[in-house]
Amino acid sequence: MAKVLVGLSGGVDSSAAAALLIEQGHEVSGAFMKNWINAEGLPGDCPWEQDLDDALAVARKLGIEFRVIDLIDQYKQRIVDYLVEGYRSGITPNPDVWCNREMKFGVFLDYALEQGFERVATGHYARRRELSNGQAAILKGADPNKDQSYFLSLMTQHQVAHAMFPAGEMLKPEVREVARRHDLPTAGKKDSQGICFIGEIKMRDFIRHYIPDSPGDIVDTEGKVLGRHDGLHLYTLGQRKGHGVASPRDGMAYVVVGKDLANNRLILGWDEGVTPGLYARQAVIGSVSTINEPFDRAMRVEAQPRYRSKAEPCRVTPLGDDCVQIEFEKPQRALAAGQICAFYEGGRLLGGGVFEKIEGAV
Ligand SMILES: Nc1ncnc2c1ncn2[C@@H]1O[C@H](COP(=O)(O)OP(=O)(O)OP(=O)(O)O)[C@@H](O)[C@H]1O
Repeated sequence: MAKVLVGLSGGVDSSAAAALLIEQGHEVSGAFMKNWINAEGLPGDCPWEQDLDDALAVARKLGIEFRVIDLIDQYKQRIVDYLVEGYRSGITPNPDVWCNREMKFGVFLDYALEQGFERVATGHYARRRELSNGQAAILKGADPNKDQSYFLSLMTQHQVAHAMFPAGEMLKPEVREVARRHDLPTAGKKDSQGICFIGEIKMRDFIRHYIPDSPGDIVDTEGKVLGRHDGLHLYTLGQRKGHGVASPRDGMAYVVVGKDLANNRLILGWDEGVTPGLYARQAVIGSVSTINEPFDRAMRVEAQPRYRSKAEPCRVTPLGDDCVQIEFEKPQRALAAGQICAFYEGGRLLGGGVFEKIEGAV
């Protein structure tokens, strides 16, 4: 049995995770991380105070010790600055993945170990297993609709070794049932939306708070002007909604297929395979980290370029220390610099990295 610090977000998954750990006989404490306060006058509703109340109520109901940990400065340095810098430079950052590596299993895990805890638990839908060589591995969550292993793809062996994901062994309805069985006040709470810690604030409003609009033309792939945009940083490759250009073709939408940074032009094309720039087969992935064995030779694995996409077969070839080239068997839609690529072998998460260069456009 272990001494465990569980991250209580005020949501149902982490509440149930805490209850499960107690049932399993672990010595459990709960902690709410204060990572973000709506102190900068951001527009939108940031319900962190409600979440903190809910986390406290859950801890009381379960009869466990509860702490509030102020990580606002680290969050600003490690996540907000990365996010703003990423958007400023025109890439598509993924704060949720970095949050797990830098905050929950970074600063928060360090704190927990210092305080004498052996493990940090979260409500993530992923499964942790011990391998025969003594290492810890991550498998996809038992609920295929809820699997969150993609968000854990930049975790290191040290981090996984000290992690626990009790909710990941169950289907979502079973997790709610655990919360109900323990009469937890979060049992019926709806799932949170929006990015990690920024709560319900819309990403667009968040970005606008830091980066001024920079309007320019929207053009098609031939250069014909279709409309105006508010700033290239507000758009992502493959984006279908929000660019404001209606399609004159029945059943065929305009999507973002490129950004002409030099001329501040947003390029739209048809959402189909033949549109230049929309589909690509190869990419260079940087900042690669692996959980178990390194990518030290060419190998066949599956790569998942986005949270809600499928892991697709590809070949990985090492290029340097933390850099690999990948070649998908089939061209993939809207690969974008900054996005996270998670690597799998069957149901096991191998690691992840950041799309740096997209090549082999078709
Ligand atoms: N502010 C926080 N304080 C402590 N732990 C947190 C906090 N935010 C998230 N976590 C932990 O990280 C896990 C995943 O976070 P995410 O924001 O994806 O929540 P979720 O999947 O909606 O889960 P939940 O229902 O527990 O909120 C949570 O289950 C929780 O254990």
